[in-house]
Amino acid sequence: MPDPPSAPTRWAPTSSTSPRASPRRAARRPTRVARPTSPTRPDSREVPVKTPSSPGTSPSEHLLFGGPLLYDTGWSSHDGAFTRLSLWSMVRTLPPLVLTTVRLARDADRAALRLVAAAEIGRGVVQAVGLVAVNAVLAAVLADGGAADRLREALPSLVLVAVAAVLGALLAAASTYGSGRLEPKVERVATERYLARASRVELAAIEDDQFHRLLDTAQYGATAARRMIDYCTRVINALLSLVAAASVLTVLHPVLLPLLALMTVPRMWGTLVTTRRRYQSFRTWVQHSRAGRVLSSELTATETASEIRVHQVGPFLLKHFRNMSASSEAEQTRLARLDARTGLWAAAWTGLAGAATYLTLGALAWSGTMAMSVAGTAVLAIRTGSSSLSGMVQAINNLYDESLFVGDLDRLCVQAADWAIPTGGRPVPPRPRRITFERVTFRYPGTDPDAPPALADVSLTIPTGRITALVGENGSGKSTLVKLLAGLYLPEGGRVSWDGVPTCQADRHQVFARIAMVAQDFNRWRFTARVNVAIGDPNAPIDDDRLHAAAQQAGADAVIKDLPRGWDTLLARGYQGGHQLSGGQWQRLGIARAHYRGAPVLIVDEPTAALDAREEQRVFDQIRELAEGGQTVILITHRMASVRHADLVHVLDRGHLVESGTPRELLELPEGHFRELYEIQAAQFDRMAGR
Ligand SMILES: Nc1ncnc2c1ncn2[C@@H]1O[C@H](COP(=O)(O)OP(=O)(O)OP(=O)(O)O)[C@@H](O)[C@H]1O
Repeated sequence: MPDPPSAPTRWAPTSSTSPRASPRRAARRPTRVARPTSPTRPDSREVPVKTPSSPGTSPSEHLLFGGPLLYDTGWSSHDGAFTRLSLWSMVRTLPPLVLTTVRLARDADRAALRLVAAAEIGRGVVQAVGLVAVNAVLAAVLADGGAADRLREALPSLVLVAVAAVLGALLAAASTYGSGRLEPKVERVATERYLARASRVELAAIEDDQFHRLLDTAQYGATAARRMIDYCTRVINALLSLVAAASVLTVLHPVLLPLLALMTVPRMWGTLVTTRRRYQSFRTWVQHSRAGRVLSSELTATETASEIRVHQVGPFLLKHFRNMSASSEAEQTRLARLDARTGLWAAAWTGLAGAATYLTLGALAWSGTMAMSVAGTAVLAIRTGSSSLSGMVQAINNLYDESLFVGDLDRLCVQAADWAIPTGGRPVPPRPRRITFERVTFRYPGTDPDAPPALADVSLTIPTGRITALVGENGSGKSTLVKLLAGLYLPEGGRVSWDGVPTCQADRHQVFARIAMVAQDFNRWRFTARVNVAIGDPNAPIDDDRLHAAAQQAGADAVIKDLPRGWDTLLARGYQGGHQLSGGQWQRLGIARAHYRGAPVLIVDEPTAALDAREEQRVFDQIRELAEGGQTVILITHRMASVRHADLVHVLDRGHLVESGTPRELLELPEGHFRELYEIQAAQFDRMAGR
């Protein structure tokens, strides 16, 4: 199996909060509750250390990666499955594998499937007929009598051999055409199944480690399905060819079938052992080459370029690259030696079996027990049969390997249906008047049930037509609150309601439709500028007037004007005509996307983090205008200066709502959390100004 592209690595969050004093809920505005105790940090000694385990892992790999560089992804769970496949399990797994492939092919293109099946069956029959005809030709040629008579006798069979050869070639061409037509369709059908299911599941499913691993491995299911068609065709072809050879041999002489087995079994064993060894060699080698690739990509990446030069990291990494290559080369040499030895053994066994077979055939022909023509045909049939069997062993191995990924795709489809965001539910008003949180508690799926929740007993209201700011230190729960508000998660306790409709009962697709989001890490689509903005409302036809208005509102019109192809500029590096925007320019485009969506609730997470001071002021003026026009704005920010634009501020601390009020009210709270955060930032400005 080829080394799949590296899947995104997942970060496993560690819980770091300590049990806190029991919180008081915000009852009146402005309110404040006791400050929680400071969180504890995980002890660095708790970090698991990888121990050296893999043969050939160089000291450089131990130093740089803490051991062999093994993937920790869903698909890597199939590593080595191939090596566990015995001869018997191979026979047992064949029928279900063929059935799975046929099912995939039937869903994609029934006509092409019928064509391939008919062509392959036809090839088997033609092969059997060909062998019988060859036997008849040999019998006629080796019979007593004059040369002209024997040739005349052999002529009809010769014609039959020629017709069988032509028919065989035509059928092979038909099968190639059919499977060539089938393969891309199977891949497309499987990819669509994967993408459609994956994009409809709850966010909680994406966060679920088990499901995420399945999602990760099932992505290879589509290409595996495509390859299964090819391998399955090869298996069926080899099987039919073997059946044809075996049937003809049985009819010719009863002793020929055991001879076929004698000749083919060592060869089959040899193929299995050598293929397995090659596969294991690949697996051993791949981690070294992977480690080498990581080093070379680090050395040439744009992000690392400055540090590599200034800190002179190049020679350090190159030295380790050389060390790693040396250990990899030594490993390759060792495997090559083993491969050669196994190959020799396999060839010796096959040779011995072949010699025994041909000696037996010769003895039978010599003693007159078997006609010379039958012996000649048997040689031909045995050669065809044994080479078919070798090909079949390899194809079954590959088929089995691919089927594991197709199996994952099937499992994903079943599990994705369970995790799918339900359709239907109570309608949500097109322009909701208020969103309320009533004693909402939420813990991320898969987190320790004894750890403090991400949100604990939070009650608050977000009024429409106002700017509501969410403030708090890192990890205090601001983003979590917004995800619950948006219906991306459902609360564990309490309820989140849109005009009295709880999100757990609401038609959540309607909730999504009411929201436009400019997240801090909003997606930078590798598409044109036009699509990057219009994707805010992906199901409506792209409207240029709307685009221009959205760009103008977000201050993105100047960005678009400066692009080499305007709206049609591709915003992706590394492609012809592709253009790279700065962080601030992207942010304007992100804001334009949210404007284009035109939803009544706008959620903005640090909307001005990458903007210059002038642009920041402009964006806040815009946001104010939007709120005055009736739009609800929810603002997440760490910049206390930005909070002054808000009508209402909710302050979170380690999942608890600790203060609520207008910015002015909160600043007046002595020893308030908000006031403390504000004063820390104000002091920095004072120091800068020398006050
Ligand atoms: N997907 C997740 N799975 C598990 N825990 C999470 C997840 N996302 C956040 N958390 C945890 O939930 C808590 C609240 O995180 P959240 O992202 O809501 O904080 P925040 O206030 O938005 O932080 P920041 O200011 O850094 O963006 C944190 O303890 C965080 O570690």
